[in-house]
Amino acid sequence: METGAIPHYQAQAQEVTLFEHAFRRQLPVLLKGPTGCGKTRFVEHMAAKLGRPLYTVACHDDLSAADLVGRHLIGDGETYWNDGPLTRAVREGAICYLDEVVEARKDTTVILHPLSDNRRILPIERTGETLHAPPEFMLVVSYNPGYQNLLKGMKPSTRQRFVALRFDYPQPELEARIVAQEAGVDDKLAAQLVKLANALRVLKEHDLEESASTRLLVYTATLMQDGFEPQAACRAALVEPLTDDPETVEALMEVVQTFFA
Ligand SMILES: Nc1ncnc2c1ncn2[C@@H]1O[C@H](COP(=O)(O)OP(=O)(O)OP(=O)(O)O)[C@@H](O)[C@H]1O
Repeated sequence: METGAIPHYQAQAQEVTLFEHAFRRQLPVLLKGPTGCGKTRFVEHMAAKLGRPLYTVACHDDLSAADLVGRHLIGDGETYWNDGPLTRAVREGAICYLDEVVEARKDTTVILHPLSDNRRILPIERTGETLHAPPEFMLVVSYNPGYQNLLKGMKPSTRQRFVALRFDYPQPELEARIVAQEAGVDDKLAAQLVKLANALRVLKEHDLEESASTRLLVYTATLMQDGFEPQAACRAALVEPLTDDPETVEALMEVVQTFFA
């Protein structure tokens, strides 16, 4: 759970207003977009702005309904019930953010459906309890519609329960502002890094699974701010994280050299 100051977030379009309306109207929200484009930061910003606690769950292929709802545990020779993050969020009227929801096991759908349509209920089978979500509870899920998720996808019956917002890497000017602010570098350097990222993003189709994210640009700028030579910073924070193939690394470094000689 995170509370406190409002984390910095630069809006790309109408997402802040849309999210606020969804919250007030008790509609769940789905965020789609590539890795490191600002989805998590956006949710953290919105939770703080709306004054709600935030429970974030990074979904993985072993994550089950019980991991979200809760389970009986044994302690001091007795069994006791322990709420999972989703149940806690419903009880407290918090925002629950399920990151990469398509990774989770299929049994999670059964609990997400009645919670994300107008019933807004969370049946806890193991205890026989049925929780009615208070108006302040909000379910937010995200996934990366990259090609590795095409097969897994999201069932239409799940998808059609959400207001959906599409994210992408921000427009160059905005992305430069984000990099400058997040890493504390000057505007000129930030703009040059964004140009480089966009040159690398064009190459994405070749053999890269994902392109250079805003997150990696912030990392690269941070290393430069700490005094690393531009090429060393780009290699460590922008190129090596993209691929394990040494030849591709060198090909990408050639692009880097045209921007940072
Ligand atoms: N619009 C933005 N405003 C401020 N910072 C941003 C923005 N977009 C990206 N960032 C920066 O990029 C970093 C990565 O963003 P974030 O963690 O939100 O990505 P994500 O889309 O949730 O990625 P993943 O899907 O991999 O979890 C943030 O920590 C922040 O530094």
